[in-house]
Amino acid sequence: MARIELPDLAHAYKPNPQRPEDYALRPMNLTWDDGGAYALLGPSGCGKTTLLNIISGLVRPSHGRVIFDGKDVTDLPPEARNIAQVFQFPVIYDTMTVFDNLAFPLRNRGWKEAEVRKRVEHIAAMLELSSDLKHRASGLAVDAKQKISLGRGLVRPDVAAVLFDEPLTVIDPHLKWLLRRKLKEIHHELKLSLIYVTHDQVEALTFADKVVVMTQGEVVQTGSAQELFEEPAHTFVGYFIGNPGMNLLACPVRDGRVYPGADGIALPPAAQAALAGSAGITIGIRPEFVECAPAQGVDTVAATVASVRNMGTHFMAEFTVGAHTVTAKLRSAPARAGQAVWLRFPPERTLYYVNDKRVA
Ligand SMILES: Nc1ncnc2c1ncn2[C@@H]1O[C@H](COP(=O)(O)OP(=O)(O)OP(=O)(O)O)[C@@H](O)[C@H]1O
Repeated sequence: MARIELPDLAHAYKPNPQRPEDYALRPMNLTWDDGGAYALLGPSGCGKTTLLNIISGLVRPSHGRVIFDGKDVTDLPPEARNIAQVFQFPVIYDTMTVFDNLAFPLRNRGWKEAEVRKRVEHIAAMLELSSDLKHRASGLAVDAKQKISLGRGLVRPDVAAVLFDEPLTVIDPHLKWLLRRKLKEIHHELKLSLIYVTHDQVEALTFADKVVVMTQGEVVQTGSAQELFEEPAHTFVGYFIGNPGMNLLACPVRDGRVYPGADGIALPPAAQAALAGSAGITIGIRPEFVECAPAQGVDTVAATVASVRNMGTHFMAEFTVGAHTVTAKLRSAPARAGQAVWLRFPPERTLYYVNDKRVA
């Protein structure tokens, strides 16, 4: 296993990049700790596969270095980097048995047959493939084949890291859920460094200890599920993570108060200091933390109920506040559509953003 550092990394596929949009990866400094379980999360086209391929050596970065345990591997080809990679679709030998497929990476490196058997049986048991070991891979369903691909990725204990590029795409939803949990267990048992690429927040948050969130070629936050939920560092993290995402209200500021509608809320000193002459700021509040107040009070804002849906475990309500729509997940029904109410954004749950970056 290795600690992976990517100092001053950037990548443009086209020569002579000039504008930020010319880069598939904008300048970043990243470190992946030895033995960590990471997810790389972001929408399609944000640069996840490019970043993964730079680590494995399939793509050479146009700027910056790739360092494994202090050693510069930027110019080494994939086969010299000691990385295992699992792709979206199974990459296996159809004519071989499941056992031979799993054994292949070990035999290739000259392992003794008794050791090969022990390790293959161990990995097969973890992936619930033991009863298939003697079967030819060609006769198996696509999800069993993808489990073999996962097994081939995990079988070598000496790899610097195992990289997964949306590996559960071909797996049916129920098995997907089981395998995701299985991969987490396997990580705890094998202590391999894993990097798991996905555009699915549930997949990322259930698998990883740390999630690296990307958008438009940039890493906007690295954190635990809780940190990304409670303290999004960037507006993108706020609305991409969560169901529904964070309410983001671009509001004017006057005399130390921020105005989502007619009523102002006191702006915390750190947010005031970060304004730097700007007359506006974005309020970020998760639907889970919006409160419907029984009466007007300090820092409440006037709102109108736009819609209420009973979701069984909670009520999903939409309110109109000035020109904004505010979504709230509430325990009890907040009156009926069209009625006037008061909303409260608890100060300890309300975040502030300037130019998409969190300032308070
Ligand atoms: N070989 C290539 N040549 C030129 N541009 C590329 C190449 N590969 C990717 N790109 C561009 O780089 C950007 C990032 O692509 P990348 O595949 O890394 O994103 P991604 O987040 O993995 O997306 P997806 O989930 O759709 O695979 C995109 O704009 C893409 O069009």
